[in-house]
Amino acid sequence: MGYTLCVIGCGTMGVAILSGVVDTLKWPSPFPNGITHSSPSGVSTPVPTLATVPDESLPSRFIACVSRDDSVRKLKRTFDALGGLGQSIQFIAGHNVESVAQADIIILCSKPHQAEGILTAHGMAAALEGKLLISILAGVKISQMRDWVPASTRLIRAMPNTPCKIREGMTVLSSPDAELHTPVHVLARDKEICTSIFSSIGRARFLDEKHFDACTALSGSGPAFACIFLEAMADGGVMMGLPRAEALELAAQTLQGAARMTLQEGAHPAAIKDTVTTPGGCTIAGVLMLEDGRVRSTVARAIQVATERASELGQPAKPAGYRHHHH
Ligand SMILES: NC(=O)C1=CN([C@@H]2O[C@H](COP(=O)(O)OP(=O)(O)OC[C@H]3O[C@@H](n4cnc5c(N)ncnc54)[C@H](OP(=O)(O)O)[C@@H]3O)[C@@H](O)[C@H]2O)C=CC1
Ligand SMILES: O=C(O)[C@@H]1CCC=N1
Repeated sequence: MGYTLCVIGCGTMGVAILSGVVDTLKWPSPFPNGITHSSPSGVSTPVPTLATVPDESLPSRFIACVSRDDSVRKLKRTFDALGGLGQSIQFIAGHNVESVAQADIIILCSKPHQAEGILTAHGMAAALEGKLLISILAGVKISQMRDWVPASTRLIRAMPNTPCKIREGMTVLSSPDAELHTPVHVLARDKEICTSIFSSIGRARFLDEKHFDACTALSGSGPAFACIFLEAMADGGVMMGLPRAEALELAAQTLQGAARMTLQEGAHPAAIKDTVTTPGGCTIAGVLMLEDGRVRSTVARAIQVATERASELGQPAKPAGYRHHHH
C-alpha cells in the first residue's frame, strides 16, 4: 500500500512540498476549494475527510534528508508547529544513499550546485537504479542530470513554488524530449504520479523543457514579484492612513480575488481592469500613474532578466554575483 517518497534537501522548498503533500493525507481536498460545510456561524470550514480508500498515486511514507544534524532539529520544530504533520516523516542527516535506497520516488530539492555531488556520491547509483527522480533545481537540465545517474533512473523535472506549502502552488513538469535518446523512458505512470503529487498541492501542468527557465522566473520566482506589488499597494494604503495590518489584508485579498477571476472564470485581465475603470473615475487616475511608471514593461523585463539568470544556475563558471551591473 502506498509508496515511499524521499526528499533530498529539505529547506524552503523541501518543507513546502512535504508539508503540502503530508497535509493531503489528512485533507484530501485542498482548502479552501475542497469539501466544505457551513458551521452555525455561516463560516465555511473544511471537513477532515479521512481517506478510507488510500490514493495509490500519493505517497504514504516520507523520508527527508539534509546534511546537518542541526537542520534535523529545526525541521522537527517546523513540522511540530504545523500540527504534528511531522510524525509521518523521518528526518535524516547525512544518509542520502541509505534513504534513497529505501525510497520508490526521490525529489531532489538541494541547491543547484549541490546536485552533482549528491547524485554521484559513493553508492548512490545503486540506490537510484530503476527509480523515478524528480528534480526541482532551477537551471539544471535533464541532459545534465542524465550524466549523474544510472541509465535505469527515470528523470522528471519540476518547477514548483513556495505556495505549495498551503497547497496553492504552481508546478510545471517536464519529461525528457524524445530526441534526447534517453536510455529509459519516463513511464506514463511516472507522469501520473507527478501530476498527482503536485496537483494535490496546487496546480500542475507539463510543458516542454525549453520553457523551464521562463517558468522558473514566472511561477518559481513569481511569489516574490507578486509580493513586491502586494507590499507596495499596502504601503499606498498606509500612506493614506490605513492601519498596516488592514492595508495588507485588503491588498492580499484583492490580488487573490483578481487572480481567481482569471483562473476560475477565464476573465481576461484587461476585461477585469475595464470593468473597474469608471470613466472619469479614480481607477483610471491610478492606472495612468502606473503606466507613467512603466509598470508593465518593468514587470515583464523582470521576468525576462530572471529567465536569463535562471538559465545560468547550475551551470559551470557562472557563480552568484558575477553580474555586477545589469544590461
Ligand atoms: N526557494 C524557492 O522559492 C524555489 C526554489 N527552487 C529550487 O529548489 C531548490 C532548493 O531551494 P531552497 O529550498 O530555497 O533551498 P534551501 O537552501 O532552503 O534548501 C536546501 C536544502 O538542501 C540541504 N542540503 C544541502 N546539501 C545537502 C546534501 N549534501 N545532502 C542532503 N541535503 C543537503 C540543506 O540542508 P543542510 O543545511 O542541512 O545542508 C537544505 O535543507 C533549488 O535548487 C532552487 O533552485 C525551485 C522553485 C522555487
Ligand atoms: O531564486 C532562485 O534561484 C530560486 C528558483 C526559483 C525561485 N527561487
